[in-house]
Amino acid sequence: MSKFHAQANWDRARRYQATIAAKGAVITDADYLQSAETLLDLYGEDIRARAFTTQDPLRGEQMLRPDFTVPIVQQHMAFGAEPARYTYMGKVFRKQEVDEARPSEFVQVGFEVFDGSDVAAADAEVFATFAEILADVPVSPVTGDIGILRAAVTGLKTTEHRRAALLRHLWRPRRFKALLDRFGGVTPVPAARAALLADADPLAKLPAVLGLRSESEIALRIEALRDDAAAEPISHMERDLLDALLKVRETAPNALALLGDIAVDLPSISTAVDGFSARLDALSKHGINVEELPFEASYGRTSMEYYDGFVFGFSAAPNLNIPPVATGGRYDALTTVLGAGKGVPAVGGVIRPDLVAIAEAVQ
Ligand SMILES: N[C@@H](Cc1c[nH]c[nH+]1)C(=O)O
Repeated sequence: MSKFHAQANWDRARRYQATIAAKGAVITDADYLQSAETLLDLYGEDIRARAFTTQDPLRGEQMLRPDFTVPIVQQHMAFGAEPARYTYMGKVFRKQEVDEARPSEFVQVGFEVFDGSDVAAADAEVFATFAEILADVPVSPVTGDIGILRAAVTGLKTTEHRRAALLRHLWRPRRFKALLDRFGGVTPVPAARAALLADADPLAKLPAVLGLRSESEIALRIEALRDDAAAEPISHMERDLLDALLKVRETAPNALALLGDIAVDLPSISTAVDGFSARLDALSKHGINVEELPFEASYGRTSMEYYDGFVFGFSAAPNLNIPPVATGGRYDALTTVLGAGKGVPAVGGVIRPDLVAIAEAVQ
């Protein structure tokens, strides 16, 4: 990046941060080097593969921060008091494997809100802050809610093992669908596995050295697979409901109506749908035109795996082929993990000045 661009980028970043700070956020920072051993798994598969890691003789495996949210949650849970609002600005680092044009290090300006007094209001506050910064930029918002998806899976009438597997794969839509088809009996158990499970003594047939798994681990796994093979398939009705839910892609009020209908047959999502409704009210109070606001139930299923509620993004025209210029979401459970069991409702987002500049240039 040329020096001119770099300077313009940082100027822009400072302006955005000033807007966020004016809303009462305290300026904070995070170290470049973070412990990969304790933190990397919290991001999920995509970032785990894309973090730059290195070895420190004293501190063990380190990584260049792939984002700020995780280190800031860690700081807040160790030292902060609620409620708290933070803003930060700096580079994050992620390997690029697909598109050479995308940088492996880029500036983010972020806003994180740790405040459980009114989660709908906090969601709306964060979204509205980025909407305000982007008011004159040609981008369109999209919203979603990972909490509704999680509640749907958690409510399925099936084994704990299957619900856990589906939740783990929520982030990989294709694998999720394949699992759901298998658990629904739509796709048969692979022939080799069926034969293995039918065998009275499957361990006797396996080669002695099977990589890293011990014999007892393999025995346990086979038992789990046998239990699974014996479980009732997930019903057609539940799979249809889940399909219908994942397809919801409407303006927010229409999405709310559809989700309300689905909740009649899938009551486990009711509380989350009520939360969605409360959020729309809170967004309205912040001057957001919710009548036109897009909601996609599947939105956010490929990004940071710590999201568990509201998710949002602001995207430039598709022909620009750039990632969303701003993204964010709620990550309540992450605070519990990093707070040694004591969590606090939290939501936040980031904006990338380099991408806003690209989006603006086409105006
Ligand atoms: N850290 C996220 C954005 C975010 C901030 N707060 C919540 N989400 C990212 O880099 O994509």
